[in-house]
Amino acid sequence: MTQYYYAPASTGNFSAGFDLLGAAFEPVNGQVLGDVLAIRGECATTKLSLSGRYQHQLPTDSTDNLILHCYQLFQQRVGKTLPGLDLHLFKELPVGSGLGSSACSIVVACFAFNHYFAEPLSKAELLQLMAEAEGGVSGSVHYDNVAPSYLGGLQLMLPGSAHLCRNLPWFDHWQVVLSYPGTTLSTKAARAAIPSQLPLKTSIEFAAGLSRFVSALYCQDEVDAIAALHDVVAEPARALLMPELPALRQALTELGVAHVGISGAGPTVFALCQSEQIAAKAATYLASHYEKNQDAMTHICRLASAGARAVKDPTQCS
Ligand SMILES: Nc1ncnc2c1ncn2[C@@H]1O[C@H](COP(=O)(O)OP(=O)(O)O)[C@@H](O)[C@H]1O
Ligand SMILES: N[C@@H](CCOP(=O)(O)O)C(=O)O
Repeated sequence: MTQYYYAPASTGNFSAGFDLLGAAFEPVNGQVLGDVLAIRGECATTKLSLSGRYQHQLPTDSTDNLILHCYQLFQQRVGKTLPGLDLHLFKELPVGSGLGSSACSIVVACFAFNHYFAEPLSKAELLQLMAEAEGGVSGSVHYDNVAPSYLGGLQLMLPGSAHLCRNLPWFDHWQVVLSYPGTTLSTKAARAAIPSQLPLKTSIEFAAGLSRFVSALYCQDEVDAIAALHDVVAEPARALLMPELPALRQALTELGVAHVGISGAGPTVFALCQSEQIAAKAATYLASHYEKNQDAMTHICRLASAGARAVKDPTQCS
């Protein structure tokens, strides 16, 4: 019997936490915004077929697909040659979009293999495997997409701690509009734009902003949490890659949006809204001013508190 697995889209950095904060999101209208992997059964040689709205953005040769790469990594990590699998990927997240597309495929694949083979890897081992696989694509290991896509929620990375990451509080009424213009930005290229060293002043500003955001979430101080959302690391370095951001921010702020930032490495932008009404206005604005082609999309989302999981049907994941 076919088994289906799903992992949600994610927004890395969430402005205040370059490489250290990431959130999983799902559309409020129940649409699927994430990847679904089907394991259809076992066969002599592992094979992968593709469908989904963003199938055309994937490498044409499926041996270059991260799903198959993850199966090799998974077998190496468990130290066994496993049976061939008949796999099908429903690719519903655009590639190079800032929505954690590669991480989403990596997470759904590693989660599915571990579940299918009766969990040989612990949660922590699986998360490390996912982060290594993501590092292979983006040029350096970062957990801020794989952790929320795997575990759900808003995750704070804890480098050096055995916990790896922790789920943070959130504001239940917050909605986030994600708008993807339909154009591509390579994460590897966008990471190359970040300076390898930060001045002491910027380092202190970064630490202050992230600490202020996290402490405001724990105190449920909404005003302070929103005020802390400044990106002093990635946004200044990526300004040339996101030339429309200042005008979008100004227009959305006038509509009442609490904060506008780059989702991951872009070009998707996220608009944090304190009410459904403002989110609806922001989505309408972004759909007409930021979408550029047929691949573009804009979704009103809530935090996806559950991450990767087995699902009954590839169209019903929320
Ligand atoms: N299943 C997959 N999902 C996403 N990207 C994939 C997949 N398989 C291979 N790739 C390749 O991985 C790279 C992902 O690029 P990247 O800029 O990191 O995307 P994103 O920021 O969306 O994660 C692309 O070169 C893409 O062709
Ligand atoms: N912290 C990373 C996040 C990249 O996210 P993606 O969705 O663009 O892959 C970064 O900013 O480079």
